[in-house]
Amino acid sequence: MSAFSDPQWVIQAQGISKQFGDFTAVNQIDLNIPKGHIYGFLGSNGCGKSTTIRMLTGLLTPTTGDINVLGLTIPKQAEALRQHIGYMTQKFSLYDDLTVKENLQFIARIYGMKRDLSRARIDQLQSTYKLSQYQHQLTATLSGGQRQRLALACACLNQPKLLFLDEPTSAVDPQNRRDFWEQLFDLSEQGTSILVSTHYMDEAERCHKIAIMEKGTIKADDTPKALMDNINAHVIEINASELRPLKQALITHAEVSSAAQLGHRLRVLIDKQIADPIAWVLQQCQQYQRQINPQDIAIVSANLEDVFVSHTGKMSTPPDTAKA
Ligand SMILES: Nc1ncnc2c1ncn2[C@@H]1O[C@H](COP(=O)(O)OP(=O)(O)OP(=O)(O)O)[C@@H](O)[C@H]1O
Repeated sequence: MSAFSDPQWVIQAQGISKQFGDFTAVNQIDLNIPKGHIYGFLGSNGCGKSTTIRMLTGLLTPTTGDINVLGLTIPKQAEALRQHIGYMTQKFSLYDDLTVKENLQFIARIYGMKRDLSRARIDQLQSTYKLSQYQHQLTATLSGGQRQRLALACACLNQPKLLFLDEPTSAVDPQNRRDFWEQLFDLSEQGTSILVSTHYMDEAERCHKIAIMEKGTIKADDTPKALMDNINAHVIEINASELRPLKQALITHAEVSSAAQLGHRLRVLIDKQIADPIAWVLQQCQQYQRQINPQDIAIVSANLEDVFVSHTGKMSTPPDTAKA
């Protein structure tokens, strides 16, 4: 059996790129996504997440590279793949002038489902996604959370083996995001593999595995825990007043890859080559005639934001929205 038809992987891709004119949106990506996982693409706006997902679903033809999804060669066998996948985009792609039930009936017709089967499935989905009471309501009048649940129900109608979710929580509040993730874990437990793109750190941390993307490339991929445990930087926090000038001073050093203010603390990523990062920071502070007490500096555990910054040199999304 060739590696490309190994059933342990739901997605395998080698060297996929996408060129739009002179612009390279995706650049030589390799992917091996195991069956049964919730796998995340974490990256900032425009890094190529949607383009990659669209190539994997067969909606977009790659400029270079080979793709195998659920044992099918993509885009050649994209039509056959469509029966086995669900795809939900950040815009939810719903018909506003149809009711909740009519949206689901429309998708069922596209899949060519028999009337009895589709009736039972739609009832089941409306119940699972708490839509029964809104079934006769026009989709245009639904709240963001209700629209999201309907979009997920539509994506799950054909009981897909693999779900593609492209920034599915961008338009909803924190409670709806939390509920949505509960639904994803339910689906995962029932055997559905899921590929989800996000720029929220807390969502990425829920995934079994993630790929950190930047400018069309994958900078790192592993479990969130392994990425945090193996971060290639010391993470230190400094508790002090007047942190702005200190930040400006520290960030000029090549050894400092990031300095971010969090209230009264400054969180700094320092090159792993520095043997004693606390002594190093104190020494720098002395040079700037800043008195910092050693007890106000601590080495702390890395979080996923630190990992992301260490690989990309930037925040994926402003911290206030990341905590939503
Ligand atoms: N059809 C297209 N023609 C030209 N450029 C495109 C096209 N589709 C995408 N791009 C560009 O490719 C880059 C990657 O876009 P993509 O939508 O994949 O990013 P993303 O990571 O999904 O971002 P977002 O989080 O904003 O959706 C962007 O710079 C985008 O402008």
